[in-house]
Amino acid sequence: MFSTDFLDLAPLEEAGGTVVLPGSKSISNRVLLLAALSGGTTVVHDLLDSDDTRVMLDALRALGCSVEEQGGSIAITGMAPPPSGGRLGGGRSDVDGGRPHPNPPPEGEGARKLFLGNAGTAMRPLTAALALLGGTYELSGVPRMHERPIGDLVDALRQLGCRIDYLGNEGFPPLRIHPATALQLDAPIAVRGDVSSQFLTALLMALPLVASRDVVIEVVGELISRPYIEITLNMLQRFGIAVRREGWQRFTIPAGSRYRSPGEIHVEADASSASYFVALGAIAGVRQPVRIEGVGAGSIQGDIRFVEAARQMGADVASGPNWLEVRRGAWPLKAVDLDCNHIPDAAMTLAVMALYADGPTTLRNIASWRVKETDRLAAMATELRKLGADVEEGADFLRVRPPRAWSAARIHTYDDHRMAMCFALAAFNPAGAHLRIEDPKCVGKTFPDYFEALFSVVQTSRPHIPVICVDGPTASGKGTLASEVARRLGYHYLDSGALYRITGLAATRAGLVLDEAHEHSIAKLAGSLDIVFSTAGRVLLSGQDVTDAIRTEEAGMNASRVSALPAVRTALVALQQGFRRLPGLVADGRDMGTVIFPDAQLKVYLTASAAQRAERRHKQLISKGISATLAALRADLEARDHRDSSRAVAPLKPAEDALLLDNSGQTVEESVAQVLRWWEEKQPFSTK
Ligand SMILES: O=C(O)C1=C[C@@H](OP(=O)(O)O)[C@@H](O)[C@H](O)C1
Ligand SMILES: C=C(OP(=O)(O)O)C(=O)O
Repeated sequence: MFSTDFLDLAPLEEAGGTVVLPGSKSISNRVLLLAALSGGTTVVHDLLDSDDTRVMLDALRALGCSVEEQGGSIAITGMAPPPSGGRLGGGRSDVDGGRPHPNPPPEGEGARKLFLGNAGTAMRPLTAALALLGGTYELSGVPRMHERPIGDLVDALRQLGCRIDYLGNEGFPPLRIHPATALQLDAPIAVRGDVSSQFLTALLMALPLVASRDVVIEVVGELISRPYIEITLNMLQRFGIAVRREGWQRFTIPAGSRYRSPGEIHVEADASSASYFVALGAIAGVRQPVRIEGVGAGSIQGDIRFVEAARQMGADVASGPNWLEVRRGAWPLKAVDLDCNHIPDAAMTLAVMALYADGPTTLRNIASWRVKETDRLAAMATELRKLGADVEEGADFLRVRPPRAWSAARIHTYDDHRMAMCFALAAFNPAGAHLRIEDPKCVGKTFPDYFEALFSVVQTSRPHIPVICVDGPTASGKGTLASEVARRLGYHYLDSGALYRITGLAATRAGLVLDEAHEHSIAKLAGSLDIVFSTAGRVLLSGQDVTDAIRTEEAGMNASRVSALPAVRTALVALQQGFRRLPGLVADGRDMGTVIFPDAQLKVYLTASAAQRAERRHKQLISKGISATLAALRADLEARDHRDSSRAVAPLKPAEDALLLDNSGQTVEESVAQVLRWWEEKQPFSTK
């Protein structure tokens, strides 16, 4: 996941390749709760691992479920039924025993507190289940969760006899749930369906716990987001509950319904997450298709119908039971006018596809967007306008006219995963306008590795991929500076010096003397090195950890020797240039800006006085318990400077267009801030 403050997207050109998508949020959180309510153990395969499922899992653990990892799957052991049913009965005459036992706090203690982040699929269903199960609970979430309505669900539960208080604003979390006194199950339970379908879902999943008789739910008002009710009914079926449905108005949970774990269950990949890659294929699958694995034509998720909308816009989509393959069909895309009530989440992706259409696109019947992770109608309109689109925002619709002239834009994401995910698709704009996605980690709600997945299937020409070079003499602090700049920007990091150190090490281990006579053998070896820079900061050579072996003084000297051999340098050029990958690269070394990446967007030449550098190296060695004298270190440094700057090939010198940074008097943070400032000054959206 990218945890940077922002992620800059270079102009992208094409897409193609395969993505395997993470599990469905809607299915995952339903399965977790149903497994918890079922008793016995349910092994869940391909569960989504994200913020929304994590808050559900944490809540279930707090309620007494056991959650165990089993070879990549999760085993949930549901809350055991109480021995007599008496503890939870609490005066409810019509409730039988044998129901799950949520391990409520002992009498007299405060409420059990559950934090549910911004997960509607946790907050709403847990409210209903806990209100029926007994115990005192406080359910809260992030500030936005406290602005997302829950009043219609609380009203429905209160009709039943549940006791729920609002701890903040009426109609919104946080909530305090008390044990119900007596449940009224004889009259139909009315619930509004026009704000969120999750209220009906919550009742459907909770009421089987108390269905000592037929329990009827009646939906008041037009039910929105209906396909999510189909997911609920499907999951209930898998856990042994056969709900009778009359249209979308009336649902009956048969008397005697009781949860039964299916033992094992697979979560299909998320169809809403698939929408970004379907759109990607439609926009940029020019030479190859984008193949999506994990979800396909047979999906039980309503958002699979995004495929129909994408086809109407021109996407060429082939599908199988568990996969989709998408290519560009019509181009520009065709403008559409669609009712999107059945695909509220995926419809956001259509709004970004509309930027590439041949006319205005209208998305209708999406009022629920206003009460999701943010007011998505307002947010979408604001951010699309930044790119140059002409947008009309209605109470329940959005009309998008594609930009006549695209502008570079910083996209604010409102802590809404879908804003980040769908706006990334604007990076294919024909004007090559740059895009900054703010707070990219918000994708953690449902798809933590979204950007990694995206970068694995998009292509652009090398010169578009940003590179920052940090060159300079030994012990100037290049590595510390460059790796920190890379971390802040979410870019890859190339420690080119390490490549020479590795070559020196490999050659010595192969018994080669590091001199001109062996230049070609060493070069051959250098060209075939199997090197991995692990994200944990380790360096692997043919699978063996050489991080420490290449950091000795001797390895440094050997690196300097092999780096003076022209054939070795040539052999390493392609290898180094191969590190230029999306979203960008920070490379440190001695000839990054002069030879390897002459077209780098920013070149920094880092220096410090020989005295300063010798002092830093001295401290470094002492801290590792290696004894050294300052004078000897300084003499070595100066000898190395001389050798590096006087060698015939790629001598150490600043590139003509490099910015000089003398960090003698600076802290690391100061020099990092300086480089980030220079970088920011080069960005097209720095003044917006
Ligand atoms: O039940 C579900 O899993 C969901 C229902 C939908 O919400 P609404 O019913 O509030 O539209 C959807 O937007 C949400 O992401 C997931
Ligand atoms: C609306 C969404 O989430 P939630 O499940 O929190 O309602 C969403 O994922 O787009």
